[in-house]
Amino acid sequence: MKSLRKWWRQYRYRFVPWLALNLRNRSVRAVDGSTDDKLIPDNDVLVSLETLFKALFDVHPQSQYLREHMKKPVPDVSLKEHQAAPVDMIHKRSLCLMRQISGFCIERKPSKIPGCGTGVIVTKGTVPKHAIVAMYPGLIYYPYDPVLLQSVGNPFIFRCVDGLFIDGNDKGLSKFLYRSCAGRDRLGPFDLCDKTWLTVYPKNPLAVGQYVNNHNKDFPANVCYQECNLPTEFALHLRQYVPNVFYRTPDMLQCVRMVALVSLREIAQGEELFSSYFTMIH
Ligand SMILES: C[S@@+](CC[C@H](N)C(=O)[O-])C[C@H]1O[C@@H](n2cnc3c(N)ncnc32)[C@H](O)[C@@H]1O
Repeated sequence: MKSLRKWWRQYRYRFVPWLALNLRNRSVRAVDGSTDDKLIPDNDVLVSLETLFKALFDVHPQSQYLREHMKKPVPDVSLKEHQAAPVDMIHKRSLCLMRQISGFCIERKPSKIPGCGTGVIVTKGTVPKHAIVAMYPGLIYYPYDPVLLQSVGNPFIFRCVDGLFIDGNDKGLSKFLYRSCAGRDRLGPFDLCDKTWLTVYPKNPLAVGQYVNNHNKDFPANVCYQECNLPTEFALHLRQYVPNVFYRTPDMLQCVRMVALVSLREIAQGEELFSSYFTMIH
């Protein structure tokens, strides 16, 4: 009984409802300890994200405005931008930039596994090994936060190694709560997180990682999850591309949790991304 309990505790299951329904079909990724659950250094994750976010921001009208009015008070120009450029244009432009900066594009498409719903496919270019392919968006909950209601029938609840939950559902109550927390955490003209991942046109093209499906025998995992914290000194104007926000009002010194999906090998154009929903920590 004791060893059974120990074995159970070692599972850092990623998707709670999936685990409950698929005990027989599970497959496991084994790592040596929670700090070893990292394929690349966290700093590489942050540098890669910062490079893409900077490129996205450079074509943002707010960027030109800030350059011209560095010393004057900055009015809210993000609203004007949304009126000026349709969201599908912003999304297309983001995909082009992603192709230029990272060498590939990913998009949501029907999965290659029959009956599996939507998946994430490399639609252009080739993903190099150990690259940041996607991000897992969503509302971050502490283990003691009230998440039960949102988790009923919700396959998008991701569990971090340290027990934080991320609800990546872009519909219903989950969507309502994310939007409300995102609105709460604005700072002057700056959005401190991205809300557009809740739509079909995310302005950060990486923020579709919640649609990555679990691997099986025919489609082995080609990406894995890497959790990292966004440092508090991360540029304020680039936070509008971070697709995560806390459910509980954060204090200013709190690091936002992000989950990146890192490629395990080179992934060719047309391939679907598959992860392992289970991680075993020895
Ligand atoms: C995080 S969601 C992934 C996105 C999902 N395919 C969709 O269209 O919403 C997890 C759900 O996808 C489905 N799924 C993921 N991997 C699967 C697999 N290998 N075989 C069958 N269904 C899978 C299951 O319904 C699971 O609860």
